[in-house]
Amino acid sequence: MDKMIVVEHLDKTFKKTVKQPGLKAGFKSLFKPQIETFEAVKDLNFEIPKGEIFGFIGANGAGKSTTIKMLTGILTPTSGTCLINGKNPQKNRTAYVKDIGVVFGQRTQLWWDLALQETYSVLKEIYDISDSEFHKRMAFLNEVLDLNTFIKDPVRTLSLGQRMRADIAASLLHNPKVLFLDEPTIGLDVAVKDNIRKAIKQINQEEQTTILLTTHDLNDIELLCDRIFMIDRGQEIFDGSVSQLKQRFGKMHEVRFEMTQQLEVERLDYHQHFSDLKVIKDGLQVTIQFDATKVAIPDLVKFTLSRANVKDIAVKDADIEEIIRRFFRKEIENV
Ligand SMILES: Nc1ncnc2c1ncn2[C@@H]1O[C@H](COP(=O)(O)OP(=O)(O)OP(=O)(O)O)[C@@H](O)[C@H]1O
Repeated sequence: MDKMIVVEHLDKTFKKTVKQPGLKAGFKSLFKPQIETFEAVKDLNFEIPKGEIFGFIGANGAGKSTTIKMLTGILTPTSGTCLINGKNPQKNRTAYVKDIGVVFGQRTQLWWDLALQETYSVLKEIYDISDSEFHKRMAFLNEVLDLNTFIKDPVRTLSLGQRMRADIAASLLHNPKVLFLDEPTIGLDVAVKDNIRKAIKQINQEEQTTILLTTHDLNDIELLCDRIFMIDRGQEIFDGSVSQLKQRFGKMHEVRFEMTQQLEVERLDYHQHFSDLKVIKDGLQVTIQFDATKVAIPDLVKFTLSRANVKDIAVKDADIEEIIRRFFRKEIENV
């Protein structure tokens, strides 16, 4: 196995000044500040083989950005090491940046007032790409990301979806071995998300680019990631395949029925007809939590409608934030 990223015992501690309430205490802390340490990343260990799409998942504040900043050389770890393509991001900075591409979904690395084409010409010089390599590369990126229709437009006039395609192309211009994608589909509509995902998949397959992807979108994870690594409060809580994760969060699906009469609620016996589900009855409401790989939603709905007068039905999809929360509350066992 060709290891592209190796992370060992990675830690990051931030120092924070604690502000004391009150004028006197505030004045005192000006001269004698009270410093607290905060562990944003705690003893992370993982290896990513060449060509893998690695889903790096966690709730807000879990420590994803801090980890990515250490992997891309922006932050220095408090302790532990990371090696990307055998290089230390903090030590071999100049050589290292040629190996990586970075896209932050919330920010752009493009120049706002330049036409997109000119941005690429500037990047060509920065990365010292030869003319022939540049033309070959642009042809490939044009084909995969469909840039032609807007490549002459200033970046500020691009739609969010066009801007994201343009940013991904910019990060790949120098043909990096590793691509860091931080929320690449955030804020995009369904059709555009789909195009971006197809492009990411194609680039990964054709060029064997190793991709570290952070996202809160469950579809990104399902459609793109070979493997999921989940963290919470800076620590690993899950490392496994998408299907392993699905087995876990499958139980997270929830259907809620509201009946018209209490008697109907009491009469409903789901356990006689279905196995592996949790039924919570509360007044006129019946909430069923189940594993969608074992129980079909239409069967549950049919069963209920044939036995009771249903006033309302709500189906709740599992979302990643909820899975992570349940993981942490130990409602789901670790794999
Ligand atoms: N420079 C800093 N100084 C102090 N604390 C910081 C600093 N950077 C991050 N933190 C804290 O570290 C924790 C992890 O933050 P981080 O940005 O890595 O989370 P995240 O998983 O990327 O979250 P999100 O999904 O919201 O982007 C948070 O509690 C944050 O407040």
